[in-house]
Amino acid sequence: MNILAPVRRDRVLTELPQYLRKEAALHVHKDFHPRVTCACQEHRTGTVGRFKISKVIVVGDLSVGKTCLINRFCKDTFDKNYKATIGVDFEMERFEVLGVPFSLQLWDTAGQERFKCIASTYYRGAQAIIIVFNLNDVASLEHTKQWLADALKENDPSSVLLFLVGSKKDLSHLTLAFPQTPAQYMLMEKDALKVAQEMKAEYWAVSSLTGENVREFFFRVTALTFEANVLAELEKSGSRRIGDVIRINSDDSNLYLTASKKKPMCCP
Ligand SMILES: Nc1nc2c(ncn2[C@@H]2O[C@H](COP(=O)(O)OP(=O)(O)OP(=O)(O)O)[C@@H](O)[C@H]2O)c(=O)[nH]1
Ligand SMILES: [Mg+2]
Repeated sequence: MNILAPVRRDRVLTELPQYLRKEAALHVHKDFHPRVTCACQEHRTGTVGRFKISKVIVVGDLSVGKTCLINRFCKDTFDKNYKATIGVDFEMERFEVLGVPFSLQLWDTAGQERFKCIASTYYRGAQAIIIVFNLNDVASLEHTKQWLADALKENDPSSVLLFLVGSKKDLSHLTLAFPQTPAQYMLMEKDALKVAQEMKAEYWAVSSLTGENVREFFFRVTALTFEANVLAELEKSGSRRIGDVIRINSDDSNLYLTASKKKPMCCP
């Protein structure tokens, strides 16, 4: 008996959502890896789609907007009052990707120093790490490297997907109330793109207040995590061939190359 309610219609992904900035994308392919598409069509996704839940951790300085980001996506709410996260919190989100059920566990961690030690005990086993900084606070961008280093101590750097997210994009528009000029914003974004490239992370800029890019960003996280999981499953089950590429956060100009030379419609 299936006790789970059907996946919400707005959580169904039939195509690969695209990156925000080409120069800081995990990969720039238009479609899912052909082997992934094929495995989904043939219901050969192994544990993905059955009981597997992928863990995503969200880290970054206090008050950069981690909780608001998760709440905007999961609950479509926004709270203008700051309530510090104590330790950790998590939300479950269920998706359907290429017809396959896929669940993400989004771990919202505390940025405050005094709770960091509790929060870091939950870093282990992440498939994706989202490092958030405030687009209007250069110090929070500088601190992202330390957040990443701490998160990677508990995870396998070669397989985890990284996302660098600039928050509070709405504050960077030029109005009387806002602190940044467009030139300052562009400078900040330039620095952030550089940091993202150094980390081999995909860069996003979002606003949880307006909702700008929030859904697009989480769909991209979901899709890339799903894709990496299915490729790993195929690898594990031995159905992949030597020469296929599975690391999608590496220098991947040849990604999909081997696959595209194979039969276009389906895999062996
Ligand atoms: N204008 C604007 N304010 C935001 C945005 N996102 C968050 N905020 C505000 O920033 C403050 C902190 O947001 P939180 O989401 O609680 O920050 P956090 O990163 O979870 O903080 P910790 O839990 O202490 O680590 C709150 O007052 C939010 O209303 C945004 O996109 N735009
Ligand atoms: Mg929080």
